[in-house]
Amino acid sequence: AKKAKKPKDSSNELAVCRVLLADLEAHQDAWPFLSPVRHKSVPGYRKVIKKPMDFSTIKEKLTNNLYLNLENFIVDVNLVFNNCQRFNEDDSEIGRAGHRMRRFFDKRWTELLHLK
Ligand SMILES: Cn1cc(C(=O)NCCCNC(=O)c2ccc(F)cc2)ccc1=O
Repeated sequence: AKKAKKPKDSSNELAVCRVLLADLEAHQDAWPFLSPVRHKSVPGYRKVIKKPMDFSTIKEKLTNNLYLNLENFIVDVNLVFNNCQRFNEDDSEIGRAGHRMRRFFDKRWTELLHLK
């Protein structure tokens, strides 16, 4: 007989998103990413970065159930780091913070996923 497909349990995926976001926000290098970049005080930002994203916006989307699964959430978190790499020199305060935060995130979500 055909083996029944195990239903994907997406409920705990959103719980994992909340844990991951809390960890990101608590990180000492999170300060450039906690709120949307103020494009009025950052010349060129709006022209260069087509899809701005930050941790407070991700939190808002999570609260309003706009992430259907962990994958959609990870896409937005990576957007924060890719925007940062695009706009900032690697060897700058914010550029370095972005690299450290991306490394921390990659480590953290793989840890959480291996707990399954
Ligand atoms: C990701 N990104 C951020 C900036 C940027 O200028 N971001 C604001 C820095 C100033 N914000 C703070 O210092 C702060 C914010 C919250 C907090 F709780 C403590 C300190 C510029 C280019 C860019 O690509």
